[in-house]
Amino acid sequence: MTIVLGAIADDFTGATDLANNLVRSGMRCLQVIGVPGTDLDVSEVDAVVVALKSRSCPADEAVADSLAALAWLQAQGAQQFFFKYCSTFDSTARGNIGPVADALMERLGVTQTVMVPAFPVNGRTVYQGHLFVGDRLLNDSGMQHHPLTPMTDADLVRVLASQTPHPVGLVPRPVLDQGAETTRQHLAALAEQGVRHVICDTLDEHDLDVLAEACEAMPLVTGGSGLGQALPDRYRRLGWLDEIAEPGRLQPASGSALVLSGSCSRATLAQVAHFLKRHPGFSLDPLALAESDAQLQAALDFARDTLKSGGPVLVYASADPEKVKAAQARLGVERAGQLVERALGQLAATLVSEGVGRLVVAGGETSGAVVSALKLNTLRIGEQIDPGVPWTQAHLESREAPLSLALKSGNFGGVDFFTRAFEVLP
Ligand SMILES: Nc1ncnc2c1ncn2[C@@H]1O[C@H](COP(=O)(O)OP(=O)(O)OP(=O)(O)O)[C@@H](O)[C@H]1O
Ligand SMILES: O=C(O)[C@@H](O)C(=O)CO
Repeated sequence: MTIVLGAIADDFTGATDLANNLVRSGMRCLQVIGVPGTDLDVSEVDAVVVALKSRSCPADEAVADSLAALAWLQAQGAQQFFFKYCSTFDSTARGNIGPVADALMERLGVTQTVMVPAFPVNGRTVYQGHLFVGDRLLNDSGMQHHPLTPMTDADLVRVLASQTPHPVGLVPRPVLDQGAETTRQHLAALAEQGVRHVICDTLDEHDLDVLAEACEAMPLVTGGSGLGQALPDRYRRLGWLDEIAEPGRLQPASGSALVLSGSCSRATLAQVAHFLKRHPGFSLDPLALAESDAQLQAALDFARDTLKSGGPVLVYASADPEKVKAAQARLGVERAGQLVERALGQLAATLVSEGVGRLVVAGGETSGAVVSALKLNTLRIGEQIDPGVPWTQAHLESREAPLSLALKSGNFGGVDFFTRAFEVLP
């Protein structure tokens, strides 16, 4: 058995988001953490999403990790490859979207790919190459304050052009409006001009369907999880998939309930405030973490004590842009982030070993740190809590029952996400 789709995601919440949409569109999908060994059995799945932590690391590391993931997915016989990045096109000054896309294209020997970050159900749309979050341009959406990948330009053609030596083109909405064949012709005309990367306007699900059809023959597609919603139907029409798979059911959850948040996005800040009105929480400060381990120990004591009642309890470093900037000015951007990620990872490892069995993590980098600290290998996808965020389950050597885990992208989820997540968990 070979897989149909092999995906490489540049962070862990993004990987879960894509896997969730593939499952909800009827594919059997497994999420793996990092590049797996040769012994992983994928005979029961149609798609594998390899979760990397390659969004904000140096570009050459991101390229090396992505190529390793590609080689593994090629060995599983994938018929199409998907490079998943954020629906808000999160990039550092050097990439990593451009360098990784270039490297994957070169390795696959392809001369063109599409760039489809939109996720309309979560308000991410693209028009005239400009990315909107709800009714705001990207650079006015809160993403301009992101601690690691501040997005200060909504013009994706311009953003991508600064990350690749190759020309960047656009599929504008009027072309999409005329259907998949016209879109394919437009892409072919751009290819003749040497345009390798094509940013695609997308306003709604219908546009995603047109794009999925227009790029069905492309070995590599790139984008957000919205495109993942549309691809499985194409695969069924092409005869690559036989049927609509029912999403698998997770085992009943057990253990106490913990939320760890390192996301400083607007949505997360509102979710933290909402949670704290109802349940206990402990705030971490990178400046204190830099001084000694005293605050980490205090957080651990607090969590242990409050978890006696089963939780939920929240430990968070989430802070408003002024506080984040102040910490970064003192510690440097990288160190501030690392201190928080290390602390939340250590808390997760300790508290899960002591009985936490239901864990929500907010933030992609944060999720990467927590999942790595827990040494998880694979995640099974379960019930969706909010668009883009499902419950997942993972097996740990130290626990008989599986760990129920939700990895929430920074800007996803309703204001009551941290409390409702536990209510919808079977
Ligand atoms: N108070 C703080 N000061 C400085 N940095 C912080 C603070 N709190 C969290 N961070 C760092 O900010 C970064 C937030 O990134 P993360 O990817 O976890 O969240 P996000 O970007 O909102 O989520 P996503 O990538 O899913 O959209 C992390 O590296 C985290 O350690
Ligand atoms: O696409 C998104 O917005 C999310 O899946 C994500 O990548 C957040 O890190």
